[in-house]
Amino acid sequence: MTIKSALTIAGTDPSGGAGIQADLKAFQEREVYGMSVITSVVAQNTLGVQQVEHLSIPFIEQQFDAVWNDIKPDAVKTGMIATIEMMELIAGKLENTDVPYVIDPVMVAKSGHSLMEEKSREVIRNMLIPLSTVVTPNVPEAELLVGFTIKTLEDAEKAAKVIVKELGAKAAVVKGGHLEGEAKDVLYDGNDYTYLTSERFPTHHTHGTGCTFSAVITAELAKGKTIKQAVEAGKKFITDAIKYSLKLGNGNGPTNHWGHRLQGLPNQEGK
Ligand SMILES: Nc1ncnc2c1ncn2[C@@H]1O[C@H](COP(=O)(O)OP(=O)(O)OP(=O)(O)O)[C@@H](O)[C@H]1O
Ligand SMILES: Cc1ncc(CO)c(N)n1
Repeated sequence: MTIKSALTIAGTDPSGGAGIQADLKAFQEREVYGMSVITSVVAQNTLGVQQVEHLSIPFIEQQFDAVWNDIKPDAVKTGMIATIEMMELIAGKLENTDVPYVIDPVMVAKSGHSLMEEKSREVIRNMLIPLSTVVTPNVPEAELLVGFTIKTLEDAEKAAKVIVKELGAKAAVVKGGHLEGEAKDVLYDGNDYTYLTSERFPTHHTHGTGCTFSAVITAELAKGKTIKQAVEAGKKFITDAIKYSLKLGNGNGPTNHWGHRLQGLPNQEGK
C-alpha cells in the first residue's frame, strides 16, 4: 500500500478540538500520514480563546521547508493564517505546486474571537483562493468573501459560484452550520451543485467542526479522490463526529473523531 500524506498549516488548540490538533486526528482516522506547520500558538479551550502568539515568518518558513523538502505531502490545507505576511509566505510556497490545496478560511472562532486580521481578508481573496482546490467557508466567512448577506440556500449557491467563478477557486463548499433547519452544505465545482444534507443535532458540542470537515476533505484528496467524493466523505465524517460529540470541558465540547466507529449507538442529543 502506498502511504499518502497530508499537511496542515494552521494555529493550535491545546484543548485538542480545533486547529492543528483536530486536523492531525482527522488525518489519522482517514489513514493518511499527518504533518503540520504551526502559524500561531493559541491559548484556547472549549470556553473560548484566551491568548494568541504568532510565530515569526522565517520560523514558519523553516517549518514549511523542513516538511516539504523531505516528505512532500499529497495534499495540503490551511486553517488559521492570521496575518498578511503569513498569507504571502504561504502563497509563494504553494503557487507553483500541483498539490491539492484546501482552504478553511478561518476568520472568527465560535466564541467570537477574531483569528484573522481584518485587512488580511483581501489577501486571502486575491492570493490564496486562486490557488485552491476547495474553499470551505461557513456562512459568516462566505459573506465576508463575497460581500453579500447569505440567508437562504439560493444565497449560499450564489456565494459558492462567486468564490469559483470570480475569486478563482476550483470548487467551494458553503457550510450550512449557521443557517436554520437541516445542516445543508452546498458544493459548487465549476459545473454542478451538490447538496450535502444531514439532520441538525441539538448539541452545542461543535468546537472544531469546520477544521475537522476540511481536514477530512484534504485527506481524501491526498488519496486521489475526486472533489465530490472528498466533500461527501467529509460530510459523512463530521456528521458522525457531531452526532457522538464529546461532553468535555465547561463550554462547547469537541467533536468526536471516532464517531464513525459508533454507528448505531444512541447519540448524545439534548446535552
Ligand atoms: N448541529 C449540527 N448538526 C449537524 N451538522 C452540523 C451541525 N453544526 C454544523 N454542522 C455541519 O458541520 C460542518 C461544519 O460546519 P460549521 O458551519 O459548523 O463550520 P464552522 O463554523 O467553520 O466550524 P468551526 O469554526 O467551529 O470550526 C458542516 O458540514 C455543517 O453542516
Ligand atoms: C487554531 C484554530 N483554528 C480554527 C478555529 C476555528 O474553530 C479555532 N478555534 N482555532
